[in-house]
Amino acid sequence: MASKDSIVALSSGRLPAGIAVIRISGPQTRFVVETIAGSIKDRFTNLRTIRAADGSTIDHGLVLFFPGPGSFTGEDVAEFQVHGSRAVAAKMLETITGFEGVRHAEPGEFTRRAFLNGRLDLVETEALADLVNAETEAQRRFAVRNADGAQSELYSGWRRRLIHARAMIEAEIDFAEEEDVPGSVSDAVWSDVTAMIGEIERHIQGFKAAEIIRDGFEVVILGAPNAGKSSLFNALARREAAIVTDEPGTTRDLLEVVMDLNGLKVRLVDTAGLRDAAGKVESIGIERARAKADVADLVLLLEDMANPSTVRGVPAGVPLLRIGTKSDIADAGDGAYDLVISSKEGTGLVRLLGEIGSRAAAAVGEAGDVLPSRMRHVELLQEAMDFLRAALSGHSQELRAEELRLAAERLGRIVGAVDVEDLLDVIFSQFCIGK
Ligand SMILES: Nc1nc2c(ncn2[C@@H]2O[C@H](COP(=O)(O)OP(=O)(O)OP(=O)(O)O)[C@@H](O)[C@H]2O)c(=O)[nH]1
Ligand SMILES: [K+]
Ligand SMILES: [Mg+2]
Repeated sequence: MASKDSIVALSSGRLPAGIAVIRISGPQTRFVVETIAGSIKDRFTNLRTIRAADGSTIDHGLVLFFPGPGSFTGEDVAEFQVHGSRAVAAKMLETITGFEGVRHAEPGEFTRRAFLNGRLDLVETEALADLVNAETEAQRRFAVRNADGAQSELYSGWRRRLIHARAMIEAEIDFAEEEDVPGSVSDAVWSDVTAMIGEIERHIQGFKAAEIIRDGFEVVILGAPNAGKSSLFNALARREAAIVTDEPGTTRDLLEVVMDLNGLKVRLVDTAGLRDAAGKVESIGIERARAKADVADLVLLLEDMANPSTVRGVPAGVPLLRIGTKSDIADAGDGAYDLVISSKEGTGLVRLLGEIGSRAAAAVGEAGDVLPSRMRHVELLQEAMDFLRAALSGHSQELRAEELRLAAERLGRIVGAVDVEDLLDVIFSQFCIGK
């Protein structure tokens, strides 16, 4: 699919910077490059004087030219590496958009062209958005594997198996009109479909891990007022993120800090102390604390060892670490704690971070696991599974074959092998301009 327009954008980050990268894609690319930078060697780094429309020098810089279709977008693409001032970048963009048929790119438009030209499938496109936005090592590893096609290959593999299964069933339907055939072919097909349902089910279960990689492992600090929650929160955040006083009921709202623990995103949440007799504002805070703890990946339940008191409303079914606090002024006595700490003196904090880190690592599973990275994938996988189940329990071979076709179609929608026009705007809006 050839675009008429050529597009240009600043593809590097905030200016000023050492270098700015300006990228152009489309049919006018070669003409623009040769007009403003002279002749260049394809796929080589060319040091050139870059000139404005009036022939004056804009800057000296590097020019790279990638002829289509073997480029990122599948079209002719060029990149200019110039000095990273706002004035140089502005003059470059002004000069290039001054050419007929060249305009500023929309967000994600380079990647959109790459998709439309078959350079990337939809899942790889989503993974590329994740890679551009990756903040932690785990996010980077996860995104780069999928951008390389690991996830797409899984879905395409299932889809190929279903297309084969359907062909076998349809062949058997045609064959059966002539004579009675033993059901051995279809037995093999249906046992493979059964196996595939199990594989898809296990894959869907990995969505939770993918969410934790992307959104972070959520750790909620819970306990009675004055248990030392905010003091621990600040100690782990390494800054005075929450107010600490000796007054019970100091914290009323949820507070959050994001940490990077061994390459994993961890969100730590401080909450209002749980107690029954609380004022209006504090009661709302306590409600929020409980609701947050209900969906936590881990709850740290703090108890002041100098003033132990049990709290009500600790969620059941959420992994819990019982932590005795203020070990500098009290000892554990007969309290059943998993860990004992003093935020004041910093004791026990390294062990606590180690414990959180290993639980977060366990929650995201093995580094090599291929996981569904979007709710969109899970929904289509679930629909595919519904069709597979219906096919397994169906009676008419024709209907069962049709259900296999529908299941394969759902898998095709995930990677964009079948009509997905309605999805494109949503997916490409995740990108910034210049990507
Ligand atoms: N000695 C000692 N005092 C501590 C320690 N941690 C907290 N405190 C004190 O305990 C009091 C309450 O601490 P906070 O961190 O505000 O407790 P909290 O659980 O956040 O309290 P609320 O927000 O009111 O629920 C403050 O006076 C802190 O200085 C500790 O490790 N050792
Ligand atoms: K307090
Ligand atoms: Mg507090």
